[in-house]
Amino acid sequence: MRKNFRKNKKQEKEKDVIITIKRLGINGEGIGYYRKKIIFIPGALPNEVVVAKIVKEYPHYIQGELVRVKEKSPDRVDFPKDVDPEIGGLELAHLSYAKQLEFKKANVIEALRKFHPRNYDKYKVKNTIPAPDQWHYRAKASYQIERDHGKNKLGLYAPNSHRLIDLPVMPTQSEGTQKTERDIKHLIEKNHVFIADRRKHLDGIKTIVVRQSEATKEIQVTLITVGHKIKNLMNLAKEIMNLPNVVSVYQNETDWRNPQVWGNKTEKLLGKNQITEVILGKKFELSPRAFFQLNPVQTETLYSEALKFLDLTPDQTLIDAYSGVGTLGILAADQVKQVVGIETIPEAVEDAKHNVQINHIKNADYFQGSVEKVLPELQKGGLPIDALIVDPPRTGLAKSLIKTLLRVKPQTFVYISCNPSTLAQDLILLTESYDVRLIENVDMLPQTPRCECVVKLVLRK
Ligand SMILES: C[S@@+](CC[C@H](N)C(=O)[O-])C[C@H]1O[C@@H](n2cnc3c(N)ncnc32)[C@H](O)[C@@H]1O
Repeated sequence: MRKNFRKNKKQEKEKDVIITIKRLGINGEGIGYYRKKIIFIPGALPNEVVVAKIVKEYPHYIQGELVRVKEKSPDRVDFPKDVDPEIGGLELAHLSYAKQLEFKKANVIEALRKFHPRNYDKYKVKNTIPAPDQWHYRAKASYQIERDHGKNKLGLYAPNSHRLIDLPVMPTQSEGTQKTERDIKHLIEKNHVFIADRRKHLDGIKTIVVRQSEATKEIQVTLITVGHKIKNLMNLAKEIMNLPNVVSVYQNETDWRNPQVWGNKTEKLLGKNQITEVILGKKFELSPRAFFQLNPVQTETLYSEALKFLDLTPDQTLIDAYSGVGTLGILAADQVKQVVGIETIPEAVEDAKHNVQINHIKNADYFQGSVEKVLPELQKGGLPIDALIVDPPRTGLAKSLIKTLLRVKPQTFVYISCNPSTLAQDLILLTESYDVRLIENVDMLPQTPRCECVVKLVLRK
């Protein structure tokens, strides 16, 4: 529930309006109509009648805020206790889990309807596979730190605001990562380590990233700093190493001009180079900057589905495009003749090469660079591209890559997407040569509107 939901009737203002909610939007917000304009009301559910405040009116829509629910949906569940109602990542926590799964499937269908790739209304979209753990599944926490009125705050910003929620109770975050963040805050204070301050141009710590392996419980800590030489940082790192399960502490350096969380320079301060995760019996060593799914338990289901969809044969060369630390290719290596992975982040490519070795795989190689550049080069060099799995970031595939794929026409093609909207747009082009055989949704992030789809594409004869 949002902050103003707690208001009582007397406090309702003239600007408050009564809205019947028709459906959920792609970000999980309730959608209704007010004076023929669409109104978005986060926290409201379909078929509810709600009192909402008009926050801002735009030319084509209105942003509303939930004041109270007049007629409640039977699908409404209690928002978790003691959790800041404005925290991000819990956009659907007031909706029953069964309905969250239905919403995620409907979200994919809605994106297909909106962009209507060829024959979209005939695609088979299977029911969303539920996550075994709907709480405490996030194995990585990335908390910002700032100094506010003489006190340190470490936590998450409320979405679209500058309000940092200090040590938030985050019910989807794993206990281990939350506790480590709390302990580090205490150690920063004990060691008098500076906190970065943009207004005062002060160097110091800006972000603390804690990642834990589900299989080995090992914890990797990265202190993202503005500036390099931070007084007492090494003392802090030594004390962090004594916290339960912590096996390494890294420093990543950024500056105020960089809008991203991570800077380009990463240096190990103490401990092991990587932490080890285990997925479907294979080991994966992870460097701080390498991508890894946030929900390691459900990752096994996602990858198993992707491998089923691939249905590989021993004579094939599999391209693992957007390969991260080499997960999908390594899991598929014993089913094919050869695996070739492509990934932009150099540390992730190093991890992938190392992971090939520790899993005793002889037929996989990983290349650093963008898929759109490296794939056509490899093809020109004579690499057969008969099987392909793509797992791009939310932005989807580059148009130039789609052009290459339509020319090369891999026989076996699976697309893993974390964004139905870019998936549907990419399918407009890909269905010039491919049919969509099956779409499966796997719920990786319960309580959020996010979903992960596996799509099987079949080359049209
Ligand atoms: C969604 S992750 C998938 C990683 C991996 N398949 C996995 O399951 O762990 C996307 C990966 O693509 C990488 N990436 C982003 N843009 C890329 C590009 N243009 N070419 C190659 N890799 C890219 C990112 O660094 C990230 O590791």
